[in-house]
Amino acid sequence: MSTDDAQESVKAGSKYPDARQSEAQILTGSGTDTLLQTDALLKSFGGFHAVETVDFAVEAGEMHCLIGPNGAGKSTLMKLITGTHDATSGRIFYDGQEITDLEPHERIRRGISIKFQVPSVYEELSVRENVRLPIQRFLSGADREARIEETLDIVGLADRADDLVGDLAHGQQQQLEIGMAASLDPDLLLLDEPVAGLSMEERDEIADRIQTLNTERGIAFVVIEHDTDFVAKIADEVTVLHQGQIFREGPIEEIRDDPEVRRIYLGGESDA
Ligand SMILES: Nc1ncnc2c1ncn2[C@@H]1O[C@H](COP(=O)(O)OP(=O)(O)OP(=O)(O)O)[C@@H](O)[C@H]1O
Repeated sequence: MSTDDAQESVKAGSKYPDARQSEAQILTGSGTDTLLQTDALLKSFGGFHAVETVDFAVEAGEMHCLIGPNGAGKSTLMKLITGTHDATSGRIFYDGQEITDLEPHERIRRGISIKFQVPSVYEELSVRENVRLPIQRFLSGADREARIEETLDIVGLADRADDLVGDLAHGQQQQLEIGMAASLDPDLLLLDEPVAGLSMEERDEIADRIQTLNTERGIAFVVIEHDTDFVAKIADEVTVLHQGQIFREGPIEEIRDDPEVRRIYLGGESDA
């Protein structure tokens, strides 16, 4: 977007800040607590709108869950936020700056981290070697080795550091991936179905891990999840996507009892 376009959008009364306003807010400390904001975000594949004019906001330190039926556009929205997908149109603001055109690695350096649904660890490498990879790539400074050991502690895998990742249980692998994403010191961590295929006990452990990272480090989370019990455990705020658009937003207690949500998301009869 050109400076002229940005000025036009401010003149037109856009509710989202342009980069200069937000920078001023940051410098004076008078900004809002909005960490992430998308403005009319749209992603088309061919003529099909997977994400359509979505205004999605996450506050600093918030635990935000993204739910919706299969194909609702949840993963696509996440990939737009991380820069894995380019937006067809619309804008994305993060920490007061527009990031719509930034490359994924630049967004990571700004503080956006992700754990994808598909495993992104190397099974033939050790736990410690896996932890080292993102830290070496994205962090500089003498404390990198200390950060590796700290991450191993955080994920409760210090005693398995030299074991191959392929020998870990599925739940431990998920913990490891969350820890690796958190090791980059993000302000926002995106998790795509972190408890899929896990036992109840493993789900509880992941919920505890996420909550600890949230309360002790102030990391905001956006978590895609189908299990509404898990969502109820961790979420401050829930957004329901349906056919690429925001269908409902609110606390899980309201969302869960909403008959329209049950109809589209749960097939009408399911016991949420
Ligand atoms: N690269 C792509 N090319 C074409 N269509 C795509 C692509 N990625 C996603 N889609 C389509 O966009 C829609 C949204 O997909 P997306 O994966 O974002 O949904 P989702 O809500 O994450 O679903 P699920 O819960 O099943 O993972 C789907 O209809 C999907 O087929």
